[in-house]
Amino acid sequence: MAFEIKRVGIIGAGQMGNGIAHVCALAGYDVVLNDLELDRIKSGLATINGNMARQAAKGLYGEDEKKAALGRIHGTDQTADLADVDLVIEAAVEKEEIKRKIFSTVCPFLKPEAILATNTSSISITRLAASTDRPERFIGIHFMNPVPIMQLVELVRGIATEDETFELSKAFVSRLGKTYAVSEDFPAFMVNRILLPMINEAIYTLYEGVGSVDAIDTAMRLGANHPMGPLQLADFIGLDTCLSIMQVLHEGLADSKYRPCPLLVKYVEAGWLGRKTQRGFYDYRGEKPVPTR
Ligand SMILES: CC(=O)CC(=O)SCCNC(=O)CCNC(=O)[C@H](O)C(C)(C)COP(=O)(O)OP(=O)(O)OC[C@H]1O[C@@H](n2cnc3c(N)ncnc32)[C@H](O)[C@@H]1OP(=O)(O)O
Ligand SMILES: NC(=O)C1=CN([C@@H]2O[C@H](COP(=O)(O)OP(=O)(O)OC[C@H]3O[C@@H](n4cnc5c(N)ncnc54)[C@H](OP(=O)(O)O)[C@@H]3O)[C@@H](O)[C@H]2O)C=CC1
Repeated sequence: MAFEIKRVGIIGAGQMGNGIAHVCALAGYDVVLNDLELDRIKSGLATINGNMARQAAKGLYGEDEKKAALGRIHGTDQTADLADVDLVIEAAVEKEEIKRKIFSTVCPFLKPEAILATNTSSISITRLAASTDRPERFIGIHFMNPVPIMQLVELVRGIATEDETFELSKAFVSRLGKTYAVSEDFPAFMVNRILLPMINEAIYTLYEGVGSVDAIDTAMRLGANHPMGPLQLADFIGLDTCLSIMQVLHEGLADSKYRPCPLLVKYVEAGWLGRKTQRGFYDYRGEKPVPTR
């Protein structure tokens, strides 16, 4: 019988992992949501619950559908619970050594035919695939943030990704109601190759004193009709993730135009990672966000 994806495992219950779990469960997949800490899983499940409640209140679906979807998500801190999934999507932090470590831990538990995907924002799919026991069943499935809202998913094949993996991934993305765009395996793929240098330039604009946080974001929201200003978006993505993507672009393309702005490095060194740590270019600890510069 042809291989079919029915159960999906997700590694990392952060903002991307919980968003991916959300859309998979609504599309009828059984979901195993894995993270290192049970507290992380609890908070991921609480976010899904809140986001689904908002969507249900808007009439996108009924209470029964919401309840059924939530019931399809099983949170666990045990890697062994991924043993019977057909597709694993890794959505842990954007650090190559951490992703490699996760793959070496998880692969021995997986069925030989299971597909292994990464939600990496920037790292070479071919290189990550080569660190696993299944480069032909490895692929980049790159969701956009916030996952329940954003329409696009980038699909990225590594050099060894076989056609069946690619076709099953396309069908999976379509069943989620999303649209895929196929990217070659180059640093940061398409969306982030274009978006992150723009965000980095906004940070340079701040660093050089051309404008304040508020002025830069207002300029791009009202002057270019972006839904969020670039500094607001950087905080939303996570400044650690933004810096990692710029580093991959800088090293991978060896062009100084991708040099991460020193101010971005400083914020990350301070542990000011944006919304997820309550402080970045804005301070989120009060009633409304206040610029930090
Ligand atoms: C880094 C990478 O590797 C790749 C990336 O993802 S790059 C980032 C790509 N994402 C973007 O560029 C997002 C840009 N921002 C936006 O599109 C919009 O600001 C936004 C959709 C996030 C919010 O829209 P908004 O109009 O400002 O706010 P709001 O009215 O509160 O929200 C719109 C909808 O999004 C939902 N929403 C907002 N944030 C959400 C979240 N984190 N999770 C789930 N749903 C969310 C709201 O519930 C609302 O839903 P309805 O339309 O059903 O009412
Ligand atoms: N943020 C964005 O806009 C987008 C991000 N991505 C990509 O998605 C991935 C996740 O990003 P995002 O969700 O924002 O990051 P978050 O920091 O929100 O979440 C990452 C999660 O992974 C967990 N984690 C870390 N190490 C492990 C491990 N060994 N095993 C299991 N879980 C682990 C973290 O736990 P802890 O905090 O305890 O370390 C955390 O819960 C990254 O590769 C990123 O580049 C892709 C598209 C958009």
